Amino acid sequence: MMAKAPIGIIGSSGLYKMDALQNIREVNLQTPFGDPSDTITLGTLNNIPVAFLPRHGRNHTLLPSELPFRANIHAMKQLEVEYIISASAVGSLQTGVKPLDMVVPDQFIDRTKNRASTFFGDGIVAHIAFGDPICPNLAGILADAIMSANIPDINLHRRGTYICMEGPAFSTKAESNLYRSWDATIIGMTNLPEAKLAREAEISYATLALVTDYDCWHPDHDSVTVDIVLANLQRNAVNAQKVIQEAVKQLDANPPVSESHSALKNAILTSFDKIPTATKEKIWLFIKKYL
Ligand SMILES: CSC[C@H]1O[C@H](OP(=O)(O)O)[C@H](O)[C@@H]1O
Ligand SMILES: Nc1ncnc2[nH]cnc12
Repeated sequence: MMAKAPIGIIGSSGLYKMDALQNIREVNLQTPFGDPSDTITLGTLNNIPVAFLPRHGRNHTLLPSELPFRANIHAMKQLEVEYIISASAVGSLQTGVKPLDMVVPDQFIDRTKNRASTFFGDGIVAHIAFGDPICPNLAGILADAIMSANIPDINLHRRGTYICMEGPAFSTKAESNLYRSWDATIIGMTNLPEAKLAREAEISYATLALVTDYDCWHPDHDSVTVDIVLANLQRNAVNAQKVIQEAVKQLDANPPVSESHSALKNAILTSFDKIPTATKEKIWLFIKKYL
């Protein structure tokens, strides 16, 4: 019998493992969408079962455009994950959002071009609601966890718009200034497809965004480089793990109701007798409760 974990954690650039995990077991899951980014580590944080997956692989071998988002979310669903806490390194697009600040975004703007970001197709059509792409209840827990994690001088931003760009090159100054003119808050390359797929999988999803740089727009700061991102992420990694542990405690004590948990209820257009058998089998995990 496979061990289950209702809480999944997806690790960012620079956060490839959770130091406090105990009772560790690695699971190598296969999915109809290929292999996940890495083996998933099952373990406990303060005796609460969780599943941890480093998004880019533990040795950071996957580009944002190469990330197997569908396999990662399918694997989390196999483990019966109901909540995903996603950690992410991000650049700041606002003067008031500084490196080492933490942001819990509530919106996304899609600037990706090359991502598989649906489980549907091949004979089944579904359109999930995505007006509020982040689960507000899980986001609230994450923001409260930042405040109760006892981190000195932490700056928390309880909302913000995350631009998800394709990469892997960072933005041009013209692009960065365009996103600023849209009033966007932070920029990264990974979270939007993940959030969409989590919603299709009826998993509640929220992001702990760790600000590492000012992208390339700020006249008084160097333009973003990998060195800057990783150095600041390293300075923040212990705090990020404290926040995640705190959020896991709060989540376990009081698991919130989430609209994400019934996202497919009115989303599927195709009648079940018209869905090709191979397609049904491929996404069985997601649709079985509606048959
Ligand atoms: C290492 S800088 C760019 C890289 O970092 C962010 O990754 P993640 O969201 O997994 O922390 C950004 O999205 C890029 O993938
Ligand atoms: N400035 C930036 N642009 C895109 N992704 C990032 N991840 C961290 N900083 C970033």
